[in-house]
Amino acid sequence: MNNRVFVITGAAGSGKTTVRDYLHDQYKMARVITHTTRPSRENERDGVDYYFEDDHSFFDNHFLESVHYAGHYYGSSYEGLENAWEKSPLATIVLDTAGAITYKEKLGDKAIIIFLQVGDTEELQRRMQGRGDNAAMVEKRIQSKEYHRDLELPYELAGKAYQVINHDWQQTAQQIDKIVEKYRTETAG
Ligand SMILES: Nc1ncnc2c1ncn2[C@@H]1O[C@H](COP(=O)(O)OP(=O)(O)OP(=O)(O)O)[C@@H](O)[C@H]1O
Ligand SMILES: Nc1nc2c(ncn2[C@@H]2O[C@H](COP(=O)(O)O)[C@@H](O)[C@H]2O)c(=O)[nH]1
Repeated sequence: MNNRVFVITGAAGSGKTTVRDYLHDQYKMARVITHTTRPSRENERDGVDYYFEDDHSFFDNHFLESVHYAGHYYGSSYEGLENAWEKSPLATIVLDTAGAITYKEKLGDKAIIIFLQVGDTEELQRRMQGRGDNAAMVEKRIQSKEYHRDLELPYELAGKAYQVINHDWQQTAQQIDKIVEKYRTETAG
């Protein structure tokens, strides 16, 4: 089976989770659930949005890659990816850019990288606040070096990622549809 994983990456608030959920709803792509030590947000559920861990349990997992992002650990396991591929040959995962680089290095053509950009950092903050993040959390996030790093496509992914500007959602969805269509045809064939 020609398994692929769509890796959605970009800065906090750029729309990664929105695109991941679109791929799930529109194309029935299985979502790879990742692990984190960050506290859950109001509407998040354990085992659905993340596997929420503490600083000990986090390290019991068998990670394909893991990072420290804005004061918390995040990691994606080999088992999580295999579980997703058992459900559908096209899967999707949300990662920071460091994770996306590792995925590309380890999985090669099986990892399709989509880098989202918004450009206007004030708009990014508005979107985070609009999502319900409290002001202190948004402030901590935008002070982190990881947030600033993820505003631009890293050189390691130059020429290896699709870049999508996520201003108008309808246009974003159309661009995503075009990208997915290439791989759906291939998987069906
Ligand atoms: N094109 C768009 N126009 C306006 N709002 C958008 C657009 N795309 C996503 N949003 C909204 O922006 C907010 C942030 O999006 P989302 O949670 O998908 O970002 P994210 O990249 O996953 O963030 P984080 O990395 O912080 O979890 C959400 O409320 C989402 O509904
Ligand atoms: N490298 C990894 N990055 C991950 C993983 N799970 C999530 N993320 C990314 O972390 C930041 C912060 O996420 P948030 O939910 O706290 O806003 C964001 O860029 C996610 O894409 C992972 O397993 N590995």
